[in-house]
Parts: sequence; structure tokens; C-alpha cells
Amino acid sequence: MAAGEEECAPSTASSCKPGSKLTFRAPQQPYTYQDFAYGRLLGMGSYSKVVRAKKKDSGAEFALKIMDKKHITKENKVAYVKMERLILDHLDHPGVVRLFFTFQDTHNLYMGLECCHGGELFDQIRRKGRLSLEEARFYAAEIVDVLEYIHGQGLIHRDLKPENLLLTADGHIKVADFGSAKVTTPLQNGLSDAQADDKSCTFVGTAEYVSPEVLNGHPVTIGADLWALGCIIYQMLEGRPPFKGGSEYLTFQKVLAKDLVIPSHFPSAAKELINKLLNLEPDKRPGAGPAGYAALKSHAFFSGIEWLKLRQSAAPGLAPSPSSQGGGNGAESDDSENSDWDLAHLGGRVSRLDVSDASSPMSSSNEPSSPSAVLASAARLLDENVHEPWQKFLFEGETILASSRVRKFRKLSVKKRQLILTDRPRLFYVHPIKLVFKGEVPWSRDIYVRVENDLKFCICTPKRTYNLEDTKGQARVWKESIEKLVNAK
Ligand SMILES: Nc1ncnc2c1ncn2[C@@H]1O[C@H](COP(=O)(O)OP(=O)(O)OP(=O)(O)O)[C@@H](O)[C@H]1O
Repeated sequence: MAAGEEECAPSTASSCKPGSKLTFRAPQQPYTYQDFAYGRLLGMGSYSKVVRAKKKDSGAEFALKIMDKKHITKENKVAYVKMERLILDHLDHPGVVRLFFTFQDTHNLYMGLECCHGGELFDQIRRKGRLSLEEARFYAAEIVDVLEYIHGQGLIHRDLKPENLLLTADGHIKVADFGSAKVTTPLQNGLSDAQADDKSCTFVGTAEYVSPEVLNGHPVTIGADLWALGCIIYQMLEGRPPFKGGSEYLTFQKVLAKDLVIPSHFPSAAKELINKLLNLEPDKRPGAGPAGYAALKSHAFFSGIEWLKLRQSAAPGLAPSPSSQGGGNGAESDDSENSDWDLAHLGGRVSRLDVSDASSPMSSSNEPSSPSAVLASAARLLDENVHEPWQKFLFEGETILASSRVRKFRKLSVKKRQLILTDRPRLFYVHPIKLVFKGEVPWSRDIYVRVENDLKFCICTPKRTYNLEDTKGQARVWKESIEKLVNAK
């Protein structure tokens, strides 16, 4: 079979006929993970790790998205992965993250993506508190520009949120994560939405950005992405999303009721646009009506935007991550001149940056050997406080590996708890003030952690899912810490 051609597997998510040949712009390559040197962890998704990687022979740099095959199968995400691969292969726009190649080995699937050094828009909002009108206008315009393209290609993203809007080193927006996308018109590569699990009427997306019609089970239209755009513009200007309850359920109630307060400091054009985008009727949102995108692009909020020169114009400056303060343009640190680009470099860092796990080919003899050694650093990261108050809950010889204050959600209640992970291993929570033992997450090799964003995460056990929020935004560190221990031999 020629490079770039792949046989269409019978179970593929696309509608192509089994046995027919697909030609990919981003071919499946015979690479192995040893063909790359690795830099820092760029991000964690619910079923992937994304790490900076450099091809050893060419020096070309990528964001390598690594997906554990077992996890994907267990989580029923096979269709999502295939969908994302086919869509990224098809899309060709400066505002969409480019896919260059894929490869696989026994444990993992890999996607070689264009690396977005500026990180997530989510982090820019968090670091700056809120964005200025000019910054918000620029980012919103770039999002509109790329949405017009995506919708014009017959696709609906369905999970637009600041975590999926990445930034290049010079601060331009790139949309990522097309795993939840819906195809409304079959693509040239044969992809249609004839997925086994037709998701057109099911809830897909993230609570804070999901539109009311999706919650009501109506078929999704491009209006769903325009609703999310309204939420994102609000969040850029205010620092938090417009609909946010104490739990997912309460967030949904706010969305359904359009329980919205637009802050008085918003300029009137912003207020008006947000209100229009958050119209309860999807086809009344600007961009979704008969006038198409012209109605959106000509709105007063975008006055002064030169739509055809957006990508050539100077983007807002990036706020650096706290760890890279003091140098550069705000793009994430660990630049190629200074970093080691090898596995020892990964293993030498705290577990947050250690993207390998014991069962994957990313494991290396350079890694600290004992789980405690790896996790000791994570524990420091999670909680600067001494572990003194929690000692009374430990068995003799038991050591705390990680501990931090969390909010624990169950049904409609929210409780403050201290979550504690030990080397036994044990994972339990206590009342942080009364110092009373409150419960334990039964430990098993089937535990895994789903990260929703920096704050929110779920610890999933075969019998129960624990919905938690780390008040210091260390959800990803919890995932790394717990799963590292689960996978430890
Ligand atoms: N090309 C890239 N360049 C830089 N960072 C990236 C890139 N792609 C992904 N990331 C980082 O990795 C994170 C997870 O990636 P992605 O959203 O694609 O994973 P996922 O498993 O599909 O996630 P989700 O849980 O949102 O479905 C992103 O939020 C981002 O921080």
C-alpha cells in the first residue's frame, strides 16, 4: 500500500465502504516513539496526553497526542478518535491545528500535530484575570473566521471552549479537539456522520458552553457553536463563563433558563452581541440566519477588524506562565535551545511533567523507580502545607503522597474535603476542619481519573464516580498522581 493510503477498517467511524482505500494528507507512518525526543507535557485531555516532541532525524517539532488504546476502548472513545483524525486530515485553515502524521504501537495511538506554543486561551484568561476589549475582540474575530470555515465545510465542532482554543507562539488562535464534531455534509474523504453511535441528539460538549437546544435533545446545528462563542466572549471580558452553577446540574438549569447577568462594565456592543449569540432560538443567532456570517462579521463589536488581514496582524501579547516568567514573548517556556529533549529530562522533573506511565512504551529506565519517589514531588506540588493534621488518619509506616483541599460534589450537595493519597495505596477524604474521617475511594487497578479542566476532575471506580474540584486548579496533577500509582508494578 502506498504511503498515505490506508485500508478502511470495517469498524471505522466514517461511512467509507470496508476495504476501500482512503488517501490521507497526514499519513500513518511507520514511526516508533523512540524516533522522537520529548519535551514538556503540553496538556492532558480526558483520553490523551499531549507532549512536545522533536523528530530525532529531522529536528522537526510537533505536539504529539498520545492515546492509550486500552483506555480509548474502555471509554468507548474509538469513534471520537477516528472522527478527529479524519476531520483534522481534511481541514486546511490557519485557524485549525494541523495534523501531520499518525502512528501506533501495541499500547498507544499517536497523532503528530502542529505545536501551539502559546498554550490555551483558557490560561490567558486565567492569568490576565479578564481580557481587554481589544484582546477579546481580536480573539473573537479569529474564532469567527475559523468557525465560518469549519461550518462552511459542513462541520459543527460541538465542544468549543477556551481549553480547546490554542495559541501559536505569536498569539494567533487555533481550534483543536475535533473528537466531538458532527459532520452535516459528507466530506471529500468520504467522512459522513454515519457513526454507529449517532451523537446528533445526545449531549456532547462541556456544561458551561452547551446550548439549551442540545440540552433539550434537539438536533444540533451550527447555532450550538455560536452559543459557545457567546459564552467565550463573555468569559474573555469577565474572567468566568456566563453560566456556572455549583454542579453540572445547576449549570444546566442556568443555561436552560438563560439565567444570565451581563456585567455593566461590558461595552454596549459586547452586551448586544453576547445577547444575540445567546438567543434561545439557534437560528436567530448571528451567523446562523439567512444572512450567514455577514450578519456576525458586520456587528458593531467587530468594528475596525480587517477580516482578510487577521492572520497577518499583530495578536495580543501573551501572559507568560508563572514558571516561565521573566523571558520571551509569553509563549510557554522550555524552548528548544535550552531544553534537553530526552527522556531523562522528563524523568528528572516532577511527576506532573512525567508523561510516561508504567504500562506504556514511554517508560524509561531513566524514570525514578519507586512510585513514592515519583510522587513525592507531586505531593509537594499539590499541597504546600505540611501533612501534620492528617497524620492521625495514617497506619504505621504509611506516607502521604498527595493531599489537597477539594470540593466534593454528590447529587445537589457540595462538601469541602481534604483528599489524601498514600503509598499504601489509599485514597480517602476527611473533614478539613473537624478532622473527621469521611470516606474512602476503594482502591483497585481499575481506577482512573477524568480531567474536565484545571479545577474539575472525576475519580472513576468500577462502582462509583467521585466528582471533585481541586481549589488550587491541580486536577491534572491528581490524575497523574493517582494513575501513576495504579500503574505502578
Ligand atoms: N497542538 C497542540 N499544541 C499544544 N498543546 C496542545 C495541542 N493539542 C492539544 N494540546 C494540549 O493538550 C490538551 C488536551 O488535548 P485535546 O483537547 O486534543 O485532548 P482530548 O483528550 O481530546 O481532550 P478532551 O478531554 O477535551 O476531549 C489541550 O487542552 C491543550 O492544552
